Amino acid sequence: MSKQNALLEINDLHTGFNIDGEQYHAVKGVSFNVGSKEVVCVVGESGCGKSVMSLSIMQLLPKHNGSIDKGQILFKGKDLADLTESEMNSVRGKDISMIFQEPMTALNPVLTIGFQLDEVLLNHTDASKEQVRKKSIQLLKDVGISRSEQIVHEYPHQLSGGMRQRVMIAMAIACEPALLIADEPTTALDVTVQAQILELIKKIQNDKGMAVMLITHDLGVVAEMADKVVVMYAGQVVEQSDVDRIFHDPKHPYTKALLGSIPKLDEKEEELYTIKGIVPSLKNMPKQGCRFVDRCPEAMPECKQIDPQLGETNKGHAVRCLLYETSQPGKKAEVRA
Ligand SMILES: Nc1ncnc2c1ncn2[C@@H]1O[C@H](COP(=O)(O)OP(=O)(O)OP(=O)(O)O)[C@@H](O)[C@H]1O
Repeated sequence: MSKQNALLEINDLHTGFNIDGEQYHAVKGVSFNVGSKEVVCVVGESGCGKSVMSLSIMQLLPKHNGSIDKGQILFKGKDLADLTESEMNSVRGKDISMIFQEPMTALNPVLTIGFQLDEVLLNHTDASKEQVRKKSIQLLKDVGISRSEQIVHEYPHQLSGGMRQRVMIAMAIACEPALLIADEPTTALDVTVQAQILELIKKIQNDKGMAVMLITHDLGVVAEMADKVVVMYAGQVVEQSDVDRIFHDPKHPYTKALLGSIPKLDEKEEELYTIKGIVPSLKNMPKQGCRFVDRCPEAMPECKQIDPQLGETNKGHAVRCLLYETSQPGKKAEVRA
């Protein structure tokens, strides 16, 4: 995959957890880039390692059992793992911001919205308290909160879920970061509010020229938002490409299955395809071979023995599947062209 203009470059990332004295990798050899101003959607079912990957980028893994064991996370060419805690503190919020699924967990319930928004600006700029408050009110207006002069005096519980997410977005963009990581930002919201929040993220991304890494399990969101798509399964990237090719020419059986499980308007409910089985837990991950093998409708006997490698089938389109490895017997002819 092209590394030109990569703002964020993840190389062979391995993030592990110590569980009962043994190290298990929730992210195992993940590599991909996010270019400046690019929207990259990371998709996969629950438990595929999407959140662990974003916490690795932010260096926010649980200290008691989580660690980056291998690989690089280069932001503007610098490995974030090499930064001290105080250097990383200045990156968070200023260069890279993150918004989460449930804003209530990220907002402090006993502090006013204004106080929390001011804090972000005070931490990362030299502006005075008065200048900061003015900016906070403007930021709330920018994210579509009309009564922002009053809202700064209110507490998180006084706002609706959608409003709280708007506040989180205001905090995340306060210092105009180059990269916004949004981890399932709309999952906890009802459908109409979801659409408004996504539209807001898209608008801000456009206006500010920010890159966005959007984590979701919703392919409808991907179609709406993505330039590039990274499909993750059980801690690994199984396919990545631009959004058109993922939707019109998916290669990996997992990607095809995810696409097959999107409800269509003309389809009866009982016809809706679901992927059988579940993502294996860390302790139950296959020790060798393809991690999707037990759920794969196209599995071959060798899939249980050989670890598939992520390889390009066409320029800019990479797949981790023996069906597409030219040295393997079950390879698909069309991708060798
Ligand atoms: N602190 C932890 N200790 C042990 N295992 C963990 C920890 N955090 C996550 N895991 C495991 O790592 C794997 C990946 O989890 P992760 O939360 O990244 O998945 P996800 O794709 O983001 O799912 P979701 O969409 O539900 O957030 C899972 O098997 C999960 O149980």
